[in-house]
Amino acid sequence: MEQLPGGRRLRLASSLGLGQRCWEVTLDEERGLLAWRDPRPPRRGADNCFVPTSEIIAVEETEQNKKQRSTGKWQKMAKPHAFTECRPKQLLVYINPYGGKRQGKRIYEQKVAPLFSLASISADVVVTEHANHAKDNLFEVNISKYDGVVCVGGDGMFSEVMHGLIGRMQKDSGIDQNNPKAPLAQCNIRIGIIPAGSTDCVCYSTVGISDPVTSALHIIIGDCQPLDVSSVHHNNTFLKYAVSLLGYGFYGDVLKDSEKKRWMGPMRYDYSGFKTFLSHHYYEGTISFQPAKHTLGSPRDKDSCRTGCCVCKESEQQLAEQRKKCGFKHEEDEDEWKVIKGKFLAINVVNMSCACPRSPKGLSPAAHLADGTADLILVRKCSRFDFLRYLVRHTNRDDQFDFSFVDVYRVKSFQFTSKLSEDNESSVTDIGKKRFGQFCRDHPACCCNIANSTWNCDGETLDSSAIEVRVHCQLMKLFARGIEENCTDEAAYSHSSIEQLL
Ligand SMILES: Nc1ncnc2c1ncn2[C@@H]1O[C@H](COP(=O)(O)OP(=O)(O)OP(=O)(O)O)[C@@H](O)[C@H]1O
Ligand SMILES: CCCCCCCCCCCCC/C=C/[C@@H](O)[C@H](CO)NC(=O)CCCCC
Ligand SMILES: [Ca+2]
Repeated sequence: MEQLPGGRRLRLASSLGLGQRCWEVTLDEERGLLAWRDPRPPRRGADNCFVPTSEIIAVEETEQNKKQRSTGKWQKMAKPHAFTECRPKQLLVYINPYGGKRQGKRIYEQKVAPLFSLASISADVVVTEHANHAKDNLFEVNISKYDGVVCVGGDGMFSEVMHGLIGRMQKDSGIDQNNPKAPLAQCNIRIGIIPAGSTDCVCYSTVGISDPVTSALHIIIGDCQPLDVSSVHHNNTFLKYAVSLLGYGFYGDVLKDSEKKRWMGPMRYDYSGFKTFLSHHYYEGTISFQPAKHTLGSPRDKDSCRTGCCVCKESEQQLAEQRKKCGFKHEEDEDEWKVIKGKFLAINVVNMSCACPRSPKGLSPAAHLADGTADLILVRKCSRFDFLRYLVRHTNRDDQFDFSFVDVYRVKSFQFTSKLSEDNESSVTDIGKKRFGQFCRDHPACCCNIANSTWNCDGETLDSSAIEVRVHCQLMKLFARGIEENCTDEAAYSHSSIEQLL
């Protein structure tokens, strides 16, 4: 035991042989750090490493020849979860064997299961047999048995698990999801995402990398990242929840076309993206939204949402105060609505940055994970060349909002009606208009567009073009901690697909 300068703190010190080198190891209980360093006089760039004890996943004794010893002075930890209280012990795992490059099962078995077993976590594993298997199953299982749910797959698989958990929570609390104004019950069981999909936007935007081992470690350590969720309704009917992108126009059309090309795997988005870009359709409609007033941030901020984000913390406090004051009742009904009519190439509503390997800073780089707001991005009708300039800025550091045809707003609720459905409502028998709509759909080179687009809701197509959206602050939680400050974007940019193309 060693006395530190200042005489107050005590720490345990020992030496550890690692390979040919002998390291000095210290356990600083007060700061919660296990540190090891080369005891020889310090050289430039000498290794000096530490790990917070809260992030140690397992302790085992091995001999120098790496064989495990079952008896002796040191024993395997009696309480493997002794480091922190918030670590999961029992998990429910859903694997989509067909997501992305169809590697989900292999990724889980080879990279994740061994780490869970090392950390003494038991897992009940369900390999899904059809779409909605995981979602339906979550309404039936004894959920109280588990400390978390893990999905192995892409954004679509995450969405299924999220719908299962949030839906189950509302059902158990007697809340009607069809009521767009109903305050929803928070979902406290955390979801872990092992990325094995085509875009993996939710994982990338909440962890900073799309890597199964990193995600498995966040689950084991028991990290917790609250997440905003938007509810989407049409005529008092619940349609979907969204956490990443709700996109009409460009991203809706890319998705619709890409669904026919699922056999292409992740490449389908490049194919359909290019095809949709060439078609250059714009859509007319009316947007109404309530600007977010409670939050400190703005979509044009230079700083992004990072681990321990103070903008999100502030929103959490406001949420708690609001709940104290008026229970679960929403206050925003009295707030003003802003209305915009126009012709748009893309209408994107994003709850988070939507960063992914294709776009390392995402659709809205300053969006926050848990501030109770979404960023509404309006890309008005412009030339093909200008739209290309806009898209290319998603892949580099230039500001994608610095265009005269792009507007961005931070909102807490949003509504959209297409011109076509407005016109149809006022004159349902106007067959000429419907015919013209058909004509233009059949001639993609014709940019004057009368037909509707469809909404892309976290990678799934919605049936209705008229929607009503409301952001629910921190409705759910992930096994993640947000993107860490010292995570440089350099690696991500050097891998961005567009940079390889140019
Ligand atoms: N066994 C299964 N057979 C067919 N479809 C499935 C099965 N399990 C899940 N699904 C569905 O597959 C859809 C896509 O899966 P997933 O999100 O994992 O991959 P992806 O679409 O390639 O990736 P991303 O969503 O990141 O673009 C999900 O919406 C899910 O509902
Ligand atoms: C000419 C070169 C221009 C290159 C432009 C690249 C811009 C990439 C932006 C990517 C934004 C992804 C937003 C995430 C959406 C997910 O919820 C959804 C489900 O996984 N993915 C898609 O809809 C898949 C959407 C894929 C779009 C390409
Ligand atoms: Ca948000």
